[in-house]
Amino acid sequence: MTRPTRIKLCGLRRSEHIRLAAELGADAAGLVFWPHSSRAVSIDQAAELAAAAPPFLSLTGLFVDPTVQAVEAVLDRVALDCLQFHGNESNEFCRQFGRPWIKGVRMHPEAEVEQVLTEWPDARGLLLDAWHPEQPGGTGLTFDWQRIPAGWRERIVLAGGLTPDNVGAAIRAIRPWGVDVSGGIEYAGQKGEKDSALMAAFVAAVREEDEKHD
Ligand SMILES: O=C(O)c1ccccc1N[C@@H]1O[C@H](COP(=O)(O)O)[C@@H](O)[C@H]1O
Repeated sequence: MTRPTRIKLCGLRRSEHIRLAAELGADAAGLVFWPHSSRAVSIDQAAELAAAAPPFLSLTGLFVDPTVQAVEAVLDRVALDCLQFHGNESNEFCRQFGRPWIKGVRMHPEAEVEQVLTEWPDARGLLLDAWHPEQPGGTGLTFDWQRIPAGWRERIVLAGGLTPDNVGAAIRAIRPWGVDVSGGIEYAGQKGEKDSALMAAFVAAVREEDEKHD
């Protein structure tokens, strides 16, 4: 049997969606702490969401160029299992909190990908997202998956514009360790509003593709 593709559903803001993510068999749920996102949650909201999380669902906190104090304020109140840094944070910055962390990497069209991926040696994994000149992530855009070097694919969480319709092709193309989605599980035109049916369809599409590789 081949390994299952790990799944992170990001930008959850309702307790029922945290429980649904676990019931569907997702591995991780992402909470956004970047205040400029329409998916952002306050520390109070996040503490409530964490209280709704069943065992073994990995709660991941997403930050974009936060201060140390901002991360610590969240960690004091919210039982996060993993941190996700999605800005210009260095390896040294990310590692100082003593928690497992992943680094969001935006795939600039001119980046020397193989070189860029070596910049965060202590990350548990690298989450690759589409590059946008004005937004740090969560844009709903895809990028050319073939730019991901073959030798790195086991460490990669693929993100950027994934949906129930294209995630199977993405898995087939590069067999990443995991996949991550936000906009692709939201109601059309309603950024931040998760659709339970799309959450279920996304997880089902990943599992359907996985079964083809057994
Ligand atoms: O979701 C956000 O608001 C966000 C803001 C700033 C940086 C990253 C953000 N989200 C991350 O981007 C991926 C891809 O999003 P999408 O599926 O293309 O909408 C998302 O899963 C988060 O990890």
